Amino acid sequence: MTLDVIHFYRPTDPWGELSNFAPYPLLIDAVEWPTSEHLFQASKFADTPYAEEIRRAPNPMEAARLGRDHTRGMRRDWYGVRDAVMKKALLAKFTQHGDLRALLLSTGDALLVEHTKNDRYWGDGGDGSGRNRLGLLLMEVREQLRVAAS
Ligand SMILES: Nc1nc(O)c(N)c(N[C@@H]2O[C@H](COP(=O)(O)O)[C@@H](O)[C@H]2O)n1
Repeated sequence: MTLDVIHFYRPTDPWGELSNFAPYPLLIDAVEWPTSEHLFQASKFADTPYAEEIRRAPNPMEAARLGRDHTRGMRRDWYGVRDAVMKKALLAKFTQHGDLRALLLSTGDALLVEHTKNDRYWGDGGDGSGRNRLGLLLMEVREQLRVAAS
């Protein structure tokens, strides 16, 4: 038996909807976030004016640039909570958009991989040596959606 593998990275490429940079807004506690990337990056600076600045960033790339400025007083427990924050953002994204939920479920049991040499934690590092945490969390969300639909 072969395992299907789905690579994704750029929002405009096939399966790009799986990227946090894909343009799907989220509503959290009556506040709108333009993309899951905006929400994820702002969560590093939760409840600060800088988080709001990130929420208002004109695009996800700019949100990521702002969020990666570690001179801005990122929350101290960030590396302990970032996976949980990412999972929450993904759950919001894939439950608030029915078309995305269907897309994720349509991947079946395929291995989902954020394929990029730019990221060895969330992605596969380009050569499979990365941890692919984003792909693994997407598969967890897929399983939760599957159970909820059954
Ligand atoms: N488009 C893009 N460019 C990069 O350089 C990246 N590392 C990623 N990966 C995404 O970046 C987010 C996490 O960023 P942090 O490095 O933790 O601030 C996350 O959405 C990854 O999927 N994407």
